[in-house]
Amino acid sequence: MARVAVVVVAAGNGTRLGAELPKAFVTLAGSTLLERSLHAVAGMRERPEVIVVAPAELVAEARSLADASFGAAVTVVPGGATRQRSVAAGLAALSATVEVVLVHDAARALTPSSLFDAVVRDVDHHGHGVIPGLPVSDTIKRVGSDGEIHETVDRSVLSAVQTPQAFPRADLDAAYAAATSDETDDAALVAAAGHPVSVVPGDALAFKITTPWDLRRAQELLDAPSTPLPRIGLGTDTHGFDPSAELWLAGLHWPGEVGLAGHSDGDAVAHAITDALLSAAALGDIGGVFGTSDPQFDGARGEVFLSETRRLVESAGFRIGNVSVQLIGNSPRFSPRRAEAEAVLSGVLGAPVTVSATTTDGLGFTGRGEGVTAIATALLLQSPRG
Ligand SMILES: Nc1ccn([C@@H]2O[C@H](COP(=O)(O)OP(=O)(O)OP(=O)(O)O)[C@@H](O)[C@H]2O)c(=O)n1
Ligand SMILES: C[C@](O)(CO)[C@H](O)COP(=O)(O)O
Repeated sequence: MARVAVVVVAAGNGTRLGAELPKAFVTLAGSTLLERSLHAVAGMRERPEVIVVAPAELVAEARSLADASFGAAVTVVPGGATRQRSVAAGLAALSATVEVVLVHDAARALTPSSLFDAVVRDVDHHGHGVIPGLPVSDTIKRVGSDGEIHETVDRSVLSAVQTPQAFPRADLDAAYAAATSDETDDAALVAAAGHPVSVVPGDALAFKITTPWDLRRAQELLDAPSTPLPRIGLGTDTHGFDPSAELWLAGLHWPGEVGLAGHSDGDAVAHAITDALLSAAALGDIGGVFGTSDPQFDGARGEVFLSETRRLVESAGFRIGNVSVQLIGNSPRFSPRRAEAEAVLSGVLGAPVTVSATTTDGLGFTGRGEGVTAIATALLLQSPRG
């Protein structure tokens, strides 16, 4: 038998929405508001007892929707003329084992399961009622009957309160037994009965669908393509100096400087960027893609690796957001040609590339002038689907 119960109030007319059906039975992207609310309840960590309060004429319809949405026996009872009376009808149907009660508006149909879990955790932690709320972002005025402004309310002490509201059952039962007024939320009754209630962080998705504009906002949220997260990659490369070689680094030729050893031209900056891009796209690494002894890349310039890597990344459905790379080594003196290097690399990749350089203050092999290391990060974005 359940410790926690959720009373889903769905018996309102939805006058402000102006739909032909009572609001909880209005369909949003293929599911009714009631079904969507029950799906969120079904995702709770702690399986609750569920009581649905529906319009008397739709109790059978509600039971059918609830059984399909929640996948277990749901108690459905007829509601009353006000929200408070509907909640009271739901409380009367609770099992004896229930210790914590959440009261939730079916009208808050996009509320995520995580908020239900959060208020259960918080009511257990506090030992008293908790209600989710969001800061007020508009300026709030107290106005008279003809609209004259009496006061600008200090919104820093206000909270826009949502549901699910969670209470120890004893507090909620006592508050409803002692009710002498009709309140718009359960916290008001519980507080009026002398029981503490705390506001805890709410969720923007738990907004109440009240007007046609709210329904449109909910529809657009469900229609909006989920923006895939960007992808980041990391790459490093190290090359020892080879006095017999010409120096090519960061896509530039460095006449008169000591070159770098390697199967290719040894451009550690270009190679680190290549690995960062390949890892961000989950395409492996420079050795796996280009090999370490393929004759076609013998002495190949960094630009060859970078332009081919760009093609592979774009073929995989990404576009390059930006790249950042740092060269670690005593030579060459990089700063005079930083802008030139960034322009060349950005041109090859078609995206911003920033290059910095540093030394290890004489420590390690780079500090002893034996070679250089480059470390690169890359950010990839999903290409818009054409
Ligand atoms: N007599 C009522 C009134 C409201 N509710 C429920 O309480 C929640 C919040 O109420 P509200 O958004 O005001 O819904 P309605 O009363 O239907 O809307 P309106 O005020 O526009 O008629 C809703 O899930 C609604 O179904 C209820 O169960 N019984
Ligand atoms: C319970 C509630 O959703 C908390 O904000 C709100 O009070 C319900 O008000 P309504 O007028 O019944 O929609």
